[in-house]
Amino acid sequence: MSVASPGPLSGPLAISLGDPAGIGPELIAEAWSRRDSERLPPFAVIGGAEILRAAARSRGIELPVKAIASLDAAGDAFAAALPVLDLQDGAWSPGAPSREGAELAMGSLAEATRRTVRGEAAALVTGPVAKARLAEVGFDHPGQTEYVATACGIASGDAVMMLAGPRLRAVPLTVHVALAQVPTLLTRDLIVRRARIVATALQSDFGVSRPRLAIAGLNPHAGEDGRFGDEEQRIIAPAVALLREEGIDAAGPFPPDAMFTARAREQYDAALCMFHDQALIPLKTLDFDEGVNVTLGLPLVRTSPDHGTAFDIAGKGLADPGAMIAAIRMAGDCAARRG
Ligand SMILES: NC(=O)c1ccc[n+]([C@@H]2O[C@H](COP(=O)([O-])OP(=O)(O)OC[C@H]3O[C@@H](n4cnc5c(N)ncnc54)[C@H](O)[C@@H]3O)[C@@H](O)[C@H]2O)c1
Ligand SMILES: N[C@H](C(=O)O)[C@H](O)COP(=O)(O)O
Repeated sequence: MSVASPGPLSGPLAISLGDPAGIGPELIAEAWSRRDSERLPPFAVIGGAEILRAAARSRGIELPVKAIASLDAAGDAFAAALPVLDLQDGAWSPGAPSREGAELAMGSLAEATRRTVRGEAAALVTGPVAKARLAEVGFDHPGQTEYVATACGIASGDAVMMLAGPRLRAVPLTVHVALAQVPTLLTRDLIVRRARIVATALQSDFGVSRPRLAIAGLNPHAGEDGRFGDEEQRIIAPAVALLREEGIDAAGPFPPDAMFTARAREQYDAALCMFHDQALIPLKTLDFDEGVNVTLGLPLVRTSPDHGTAFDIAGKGLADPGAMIAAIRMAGDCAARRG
């Protein structure tokens, strides 16, 4: 596998705060405090200056914050202070999600996305939000992936979620839907359309010159010749054949239980999985503390840590900052590769 190196970045990254009652703010503060040792690109947070200061204190970090009026000012401020584009803070309490906090998270996401779409930021990093809490305040999307796609003018079906860590890249081809719906949603066209997006993004954003895609089966033993389900024969194998005709290096359908071993992972650059947990269980088992959720197929680069709001540990100094740091680093690297 040949991998191209990233070049210089065009501007700061914009980071949305995430739910203020979750671990997002403290991990953003932690990432800023490690900016030199982790060699992170400059970033600015959209809103929540007081929340960030308090979240930092909960981890024993004294966080200098620089209020900025535009993202242009972030680069100069970043070495000495965390640049924060001022929005109101509102009331918040770690571990206790509230309506007000969800509104702040939604406002921060909207503003960070808007500014990145306008080209004021080199890439977008989204802090973790709780989808159910956001829905209560009018957020009408299954997740941030679909929200950002819509803001970019892209059909949400053409925004592809990939979870990426040092040991595995995994793509759930169906995402936030009930398991019972999965067989009704899987079609040859869906697999082909999303696989094309993955192959293109692995080249443009990850520098993989000839991406190798491993396509999972849906059923035990990939259907065992139709004995345990026929989606492999009717849908998945024809999709793989079509992709290969187009010159995409796709293989499968593979028995899902054996395709994530260390030996199997050497054979591909991304695993395309039929449903959310088929992709995210191996990814989070192997790479939870370095896993990044990256949206492929957008005109902008968007990443997020693989974990959620973790309300159970917010404000206790227990949250591992690795995935947030990896999300910031990956956003910078992908944006720099696009140039
Ligand atoms: N990036 C995102 O926006 C994102 C990702 C996943 C889940 N979510 C949302 O987060 C909410 C909670 O989801 P969940 O409970 O399924 O997942 P979660 O990742 O928030 O928590 C799962 C478990 O992992 C632990 N954990 C999470 N991050 C950790 C870290 N950095 N260090 C140490 N331990 C950590 C938590 O304490 C918890 O025990 C849901 O509402 C979901 O929608 C958001
Ligand atoms: N399934 C994702 C994960 O566990 O990482 C997560 O829920 C985030 O989804 P959005 O980025 O679409 O909000």
